[in-house]
Amino acid sequence: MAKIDFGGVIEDVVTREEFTLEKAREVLKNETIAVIGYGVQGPAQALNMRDQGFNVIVGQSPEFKSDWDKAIADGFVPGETLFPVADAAKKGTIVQYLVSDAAQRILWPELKECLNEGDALYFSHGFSVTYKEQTGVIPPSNIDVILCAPKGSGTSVRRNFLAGAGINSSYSVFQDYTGRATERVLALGIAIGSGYLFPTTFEKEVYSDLTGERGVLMGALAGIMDAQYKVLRENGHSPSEAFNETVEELTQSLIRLVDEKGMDWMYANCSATAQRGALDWMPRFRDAVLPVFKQLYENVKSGKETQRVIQALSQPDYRNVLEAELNELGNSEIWKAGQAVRKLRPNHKE
Ligand SMILES: NC(=O)C1=CN([C@@H]2O[C@H](COP(=O)(O)OP(=O)(O)OC[C@H]3O[C@@H](n4cnc5c(N)ncnc54)[C@H](O)[C@@H]3O)[C@@H](O)[C@H]2O)C=CC1
Ligand SMILES: CC(=O)[C@](C)(O)C(=O)O
Ligand SMILES: [Mg+2]
Ligand SMILES: [Mg+2]
Repeated sequence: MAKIDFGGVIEDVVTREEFTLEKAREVLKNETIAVIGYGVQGPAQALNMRDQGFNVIVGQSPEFKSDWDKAIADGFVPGETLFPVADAAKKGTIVQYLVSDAAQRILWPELKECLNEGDALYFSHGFSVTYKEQTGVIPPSNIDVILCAPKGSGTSVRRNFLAGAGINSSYSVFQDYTGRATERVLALGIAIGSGYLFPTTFEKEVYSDLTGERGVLMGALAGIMDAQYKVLRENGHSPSEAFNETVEELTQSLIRLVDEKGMDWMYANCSATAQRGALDWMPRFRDAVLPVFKQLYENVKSGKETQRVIQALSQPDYRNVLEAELNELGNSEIWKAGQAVRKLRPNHKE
């Protein structure tokens, strides 16, 4: 493993140079990889693996018609490479469990009967295994249990792959029955198109992932945008002005500079006026939200967050509830204003 210095802390990382695609093909040459669930991660991982010459089949409940049809549109053939969940899981020597986390709990009694000695059960999230008291997902002892979690949306897993780039993933071995669990998970990580792979545990993966998506990546991001937009609007600024100063300038300019060379680089490319103010206000924002992040991590660790997910997602009308909530967000003034702002971009495609 390569030793890499992350800001003064040395960590192990597996790179594509070290664990090559050829090696991955060799490790997985006799495996049938059954991707169970054709939602967001399922298609991305299945297609990347298929494109790279791995033996992939898909397992999907036909009742989820749009996902079943999507698999067919992507070239999977019913009865040949596309099957109902149990049939695919029985055929697979590696079973990638990529239905939603809540569905993993529901399908588990059926799925576990399909696992044969020496199979590998693969997750892209530490959820089901870590919170086993809530999910009941306790794998049998005669299989490998592994994790490879791309650190991005399945949409980016596929797009980055097609663009010739990768997305980084974390990986872990929870149970090594065959003695091949590590090489299997690394080979799968490369097969799904990861740029590099860094080791974690199931528990660390799920704690950090749930914190990240509820925090900076999604929840906090939308929350602080909303707060700033509201204050600008209350002070008489127009929707376009408020949106531009809250979202558009970030996504079109400043976050790209952060992506390119870091926060100091973005600051360095802004005015001296902006730099002074941002440096002064940064600790105030940090200190204001620190208790919220601490509470968030506590809730994740104690199982409150996963309990909430399982409870909410098991309601029969949950899809409608979610759709209504997303519609409300999309139809709020800030994101309506965003739609109009995006239309003005010269390369507008929406
Ligand atoms: N969405 C993403 O980009 C990411 C997802 N993950 C993880 O990957 C795994 C899969 O997540 P997603 O792709 O988001 O899943 P998803 O929420 O899109 O669900 C996948 C598919 O599972 C099937 N399904 C759902 N409920 C079912 C049920 N009761 N019976 C039978 N089939 C059912 C549906 O066809 C659904 O489209 C999860 O563990 C998730 O945490 C990890 C990183 C990112
Ligand atoms: C895209 C990702 O990694 C998330 C945000 O954690 C998720 O979709 O669960
Ligand atoms: Mg994630
Ligand atoms: Mg997540």
